[in-house]
Amino acid sequence: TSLPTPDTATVRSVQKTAVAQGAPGALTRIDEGTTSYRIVTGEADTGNHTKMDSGRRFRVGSVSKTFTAVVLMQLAAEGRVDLDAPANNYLSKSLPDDRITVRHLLSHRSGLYDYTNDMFYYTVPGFEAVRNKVFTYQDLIDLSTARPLNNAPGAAYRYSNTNFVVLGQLIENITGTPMATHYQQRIFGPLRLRSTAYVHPQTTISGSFARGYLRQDDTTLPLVDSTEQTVSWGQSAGAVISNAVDLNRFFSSLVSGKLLPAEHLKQMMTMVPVTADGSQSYGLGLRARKLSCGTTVYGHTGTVQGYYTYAFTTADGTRSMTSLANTSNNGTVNTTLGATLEATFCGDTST
Ligand SMILES: CC1(C)S[C@@H]2[C@H](NC(=O)CCCC[C@H](NC(=O)C[NH3+])C(=O)[O-])C(=O)N2[C@H]1C(=O)[O-]
Repeated sequence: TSLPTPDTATVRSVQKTAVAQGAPGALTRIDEGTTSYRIVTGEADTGNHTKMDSGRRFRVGSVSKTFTAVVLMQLAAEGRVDLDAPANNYLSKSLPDDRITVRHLLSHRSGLYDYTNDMFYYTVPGFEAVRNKVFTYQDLIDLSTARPLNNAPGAAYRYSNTNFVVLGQLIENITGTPMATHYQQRIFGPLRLRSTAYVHPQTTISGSFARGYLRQDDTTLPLVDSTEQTVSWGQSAGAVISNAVDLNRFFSSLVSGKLLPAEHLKQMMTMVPVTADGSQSYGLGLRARKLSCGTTVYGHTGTVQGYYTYAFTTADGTRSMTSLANTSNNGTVNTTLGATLEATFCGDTST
């Protein structure tokens, strides 16, 4: 089914609004076959006033969860993990409830508390306390299990970073291979995602990248440059670095069957509504959004200190979009940036 032409004028005005609301810069790249649209606004680096450009790398935050889910689903397809088995079957230190299955982790239905709620309660002090820290998966899981479960396993959807930290530990336990190797050998290499990397716990971003700027809780204070950090608080839940063209190729390749057998892709894309109006849903490490024009797009969002990301594709992968704003702790900017989805996939709806 042919989509309306992307409304790049609206993408540009959305980005200008995001900049007016406090983002130093923004970029959007849309890929459709051999056609690409690149829209940029503002600055990649406010120190030397370097202009944003659409090729710049950035921290993708929870878009990392889809990469981790793909590795897990490939292991399931290889018969090395049973999605409906207790996660404890695959862990050296047990989670507090044997009823938590691997599928519960992938779909945020485990009930495991999200330790980042406490870690980042005070935004900049929380960030400064961990930006150079290196955690083990178990350190983070222990922070979570110090709190009671949010819900009985399977009883409710409740987004939690802990789920994908447990999955990273589980994958390394089963295979004896680090996540970095799985990402590279199973995804980055085969898809030629040359600007995508998992360099945890290195704090720097190589090549051409956008600097990230964290807004303080006291919004009258200046932005904090949050570019350099280990993202060890996130790891398999949030530490991938990429760029727009690579994320577009990743999501397009995923939904068009290049990474998983049909049955496993189908399970990943089987969605459960997570908003009352049903416009947003979650599958296995994958989000879906039903847009005003009736088109449903699949991908993930990301929030990591200094970076907001939207990375989505159509059900058949023919059109993909990634947008970035290089600030965070600014919900207004995050919501504004989300309007690039409607402009990209529904076109000009002003008439
Ligand atoms: C569900 C989300 C939004 S949060 C989750 C994950 N990001 C984090 O857990 C980091 C949260 C703190 C980030 C920080 N905020 C504060 O410190 C607030 N006190 C900021 O804005 O930079 C990610 O990425 N996911 C997003 C997702 O999946 O879209």
